[in-house]
Amino acid sequence: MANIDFGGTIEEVITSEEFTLQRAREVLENETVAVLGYGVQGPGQALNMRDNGIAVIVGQREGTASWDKAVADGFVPGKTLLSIEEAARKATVIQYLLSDAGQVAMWPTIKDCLNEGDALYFSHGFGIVYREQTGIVPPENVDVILAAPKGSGTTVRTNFLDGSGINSSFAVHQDFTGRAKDRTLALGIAIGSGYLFPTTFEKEVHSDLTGERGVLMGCLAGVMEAQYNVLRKNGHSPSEAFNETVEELTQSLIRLVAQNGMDWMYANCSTTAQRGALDWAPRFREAVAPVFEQLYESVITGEETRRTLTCNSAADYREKLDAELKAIHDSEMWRAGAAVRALRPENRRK
Ligand SMILES: NC(=O)c1ccc[n+]([C@@H]2O[C@H](COP(=O)([O-])OP(=O)(O)OC[C@H]3O[C@@H](n4cnc5c(N)ncnc54)[C@H](O)[C@@H]3O)[C@@H](O)[C@H]2O)c1
Ligand SMILES: CC(C)(O)[C@@H](O)C(=O)O
Ligand SMILES: [Mg+2]
Ligand SMILES: [Mg+2]
Repeated sequence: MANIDFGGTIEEVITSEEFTLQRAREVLENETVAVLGYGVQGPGQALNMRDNGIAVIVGQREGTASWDKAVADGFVPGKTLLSIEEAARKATVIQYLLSDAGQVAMWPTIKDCLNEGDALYFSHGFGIVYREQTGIVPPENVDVILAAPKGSGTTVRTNFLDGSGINSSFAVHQDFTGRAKDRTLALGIAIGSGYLFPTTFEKEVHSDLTGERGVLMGCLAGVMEAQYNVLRKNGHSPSEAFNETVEELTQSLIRLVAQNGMDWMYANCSTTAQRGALDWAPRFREAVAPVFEQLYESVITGEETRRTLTCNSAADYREKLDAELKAIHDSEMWRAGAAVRALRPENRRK
């Protein structure tokens, strides 16, 4: 454990130097880790663990695109790629990485596959915390643990391949074996975390649902669209509106924020931009603060999880979701974006 000063609050984190990959391998030496679900997190975590020398099998529905992807990634049907139930039966650690709605649908089957001393691992607090909606109540004779990468499964893999990592939170909900924390940290390191920070299942799900609906995805998409629309309404070309809203952010300014913080980004812009942005930031903060309050409330009351389960459990959820994403893809703004991206020198050369 390293004690780190996060802006004046001392918090503990575990880095891959402190809990080494060697130690993770020792902790997991006699375990069979089954990754159930090969959607977005499944491949990232399974492939990183396999490359890190952990015995990994995958459980996935046959005849799906995800099954084919697992085969293409080198998992062998009948050996390291099995049905969800078979993989769960073989496992001593079940990484429950079906979609959150899929976890609810498969729970009666998975529950029957748990043996005394197994570990049930989640990358989200959803199933356990909102148990009144999900029905996921594990038996008392298993460990219930969490490692939640704070990024897309796609980045879990690409960061691992380029030698960096993803920060993950970790938590123990139930420690039956007395080894739950060691197992959690070992899995957290084995999936490619740069460092792990402690949380609880409650705090994880409340912050994660807020973050993705807020700044990380929902708010980001909403504010970009609002600014783009104002520029277009006032006669700016699609190319100018897109550059001034998205391309400059992703190609220049957010990189400066990532590198060295917000003041560094400000410091690398004109004094004209600095003055204006410093004046407008509080106005935006005050304008959106009530929306964030509503969002957090909606998370806490279970409204967000209820809606997620209702929508994502419907037989036609995939078609409906695809149609919503296609509408974004086909909008003027994001068609302009495709043209702008194609004009990047590195893409022009292709
Ligand atoms: N997507 C991410 O990058 C990310 C990041 C952090 C945490 N998480 C969490 O990790 C878990 C997995 O998320 P994901 O985005 O990888 O999932 P996903 O939506 O990609 O789905 C994963 C798999 O679930 C299977 N599935 C869905 N419904 C099923 C059902 N009824 N029966 C059997 N299989 C079914 C699908 O075939 C798919 O392969 C979730 O708890 C999620 O909240 C995801
Ligand atoms: C990648 C995210 C948004 O951080 C994750 O929370 C998810 O649900 O996909
Ligand atoms: Mg999430
Ligand atoms: Mg998240």
